[in-house]
Amino acid sequence: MGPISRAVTFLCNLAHSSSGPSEIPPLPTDFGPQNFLPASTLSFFSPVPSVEMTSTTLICDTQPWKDLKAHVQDIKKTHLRDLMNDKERCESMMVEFDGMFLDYSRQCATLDTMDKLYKLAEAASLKQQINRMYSGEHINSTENRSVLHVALRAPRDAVINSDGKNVVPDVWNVLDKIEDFSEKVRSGSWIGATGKPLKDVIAIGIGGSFLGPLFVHTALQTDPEAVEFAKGRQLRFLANVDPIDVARNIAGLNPETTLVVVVSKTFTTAETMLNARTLREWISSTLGPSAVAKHMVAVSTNLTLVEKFGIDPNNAFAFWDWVGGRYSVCSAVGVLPLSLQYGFSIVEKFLKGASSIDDHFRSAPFEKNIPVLLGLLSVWNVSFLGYPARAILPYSQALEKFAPHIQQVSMESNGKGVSIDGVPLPYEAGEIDFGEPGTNGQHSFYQLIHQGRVIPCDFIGIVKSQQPVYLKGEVVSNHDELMSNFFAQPDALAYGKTAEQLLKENVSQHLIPHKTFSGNRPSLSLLLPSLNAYNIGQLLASYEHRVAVEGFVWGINSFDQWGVELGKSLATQVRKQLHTSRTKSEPVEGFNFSTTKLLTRYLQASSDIPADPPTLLPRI
Ligand SMILES: O=P(O)(O)OC[C@H]1O[C@H](O)[C@H](O)[C@@H](O)[C@@H]1O
Repeated sequence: MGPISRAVTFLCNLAHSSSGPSEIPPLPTDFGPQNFLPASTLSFFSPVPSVEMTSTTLICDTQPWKDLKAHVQDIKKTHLRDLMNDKERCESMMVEFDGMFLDYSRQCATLDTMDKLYKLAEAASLKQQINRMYSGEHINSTENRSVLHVALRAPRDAVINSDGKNVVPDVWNVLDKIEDFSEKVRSGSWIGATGKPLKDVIAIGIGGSFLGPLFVHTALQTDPEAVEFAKGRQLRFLANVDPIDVARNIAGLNPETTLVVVVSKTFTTAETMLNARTLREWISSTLGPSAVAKHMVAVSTNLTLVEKFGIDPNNAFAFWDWVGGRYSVCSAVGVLPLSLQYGFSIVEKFLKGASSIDDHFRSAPFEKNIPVLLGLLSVWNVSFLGYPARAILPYSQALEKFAPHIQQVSMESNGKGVSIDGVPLPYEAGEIDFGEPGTNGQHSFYQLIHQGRVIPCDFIGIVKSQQPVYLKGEVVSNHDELMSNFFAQPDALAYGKTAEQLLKENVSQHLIPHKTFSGNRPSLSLLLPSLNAYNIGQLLASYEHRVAVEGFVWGINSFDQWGVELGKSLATQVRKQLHTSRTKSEPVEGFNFSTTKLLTRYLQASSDIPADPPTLLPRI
């Protein structure tokens, strides 16, 4: 589609927009320092190169995009085997910040590629877009909201404005309230309805109200400092509406010693609310309805609905509509359950780690900026080299929930088909994220990565294990054994193995095609000094900002998620049908042939379930 037809589409979209011209997205502008202090950051707002694009231009129409397209042919002529011999190139593809070390020399890219990517960033007004985010502009234009998760971990004295109001004091009011409440629970001064201390916590929530906190919890669970603070306590997560998940969560727990935290930005999510009603029943059927006051608290932006549910707003922890669900782990969404488990001081370190990357992202030049480099390289791999997926491979079992979290951060953010102005994209945006800790993944899906499809890989390694094991007589420590693989795999992918090498090894002729590795498969290596709360915060923020960089370059809105709505509304129709069919034996109606058949079969095969059964909770 050419620029004229795109402009026409854009105008048509505006004409069909229900609320009229007020929805016209603002034109990109430059933003001054007035909205964000302290002064140490002012250099970031220095004048930036002129904006090349208008609001309706797509990035693929710019010269830097076209140059990169043409450049693909140059790169196709290279092989990582040769590129890796260029020491100077490799050295300039290594970046360090605050203990984090990024080596992207195994990307199918030259220094020329990087220059072209920086020009692309300029054409996409990347710096201005980052400024707009930190300045509290409503860059989430389809929901008319600021995007300020950086404010959640800003120091107490920072000033970050949203709609003319500094939001940092509000952030810290909630953090102080969490510190106070979690200390009361942990010290036993806040007790349950029968006078017992609350040592177990079930956090109910799904999506962004679950995945981030689960990732951080899983990572902290084996950190010696955090373990010390968590002694005698349990934190569990109830996400799925599947009653099996309820059973797993309450198994072995006593409502008398359990605190339930209901986490939902909207407080309307069907799964979370049904799970919340289920655990309310679990508590009140044993301890009486008044026990809810001591055993249930909430985290939400919707305090009215919290109160309506029966949770005292004094026992609710707020956050704000400028925090996207998948970016909310640094709000009370993550901070409350994690502080209950590990104490606020540990969680504060996590926030500080994230904040350090926030400063770096905001102020470092692009060539030294870890999230920017990660984001630009992803755009290069997806939009130019045509690799639609990315494998996230932490060589750390403690990071086993990192890939699932990043799946939501990345795929819900950038899984879009239109530009921020509603113009259909003539290029692919977003990527398929998946991953498993190494070495487990090596024994599962790496075959495809080595000899099948090309999948750019993120190798994440930790210098010092928090739980070292040394066995006398072994060649290396257990962590060195793990890390041997972390260092070996990227080279195996980059270099491969040629037929000539195999011939020298006397491999039989007929096996040569099967044992040949083409190599030239891109990866990057990220090395963290350790995996304490601070490092976990750094890792999280690096990936959050990387995803934003990709979205800014692709020209999409990375902060809405309309794609999740359709399935939800269809489920409402099915829910209604299941109710009427079960209670009034009415036939299935209003669905297509396939769904009618499936629903009818489901209802018939479970017709022994009474129409109005008594309350039943899992017994496990
Ligand atoms: O926190 P809640 O309002 O309950 O929302 C939970 C989740 O709901 C939806 O699935 C959204 O797509 C997610 O972004 C969100 O995290």
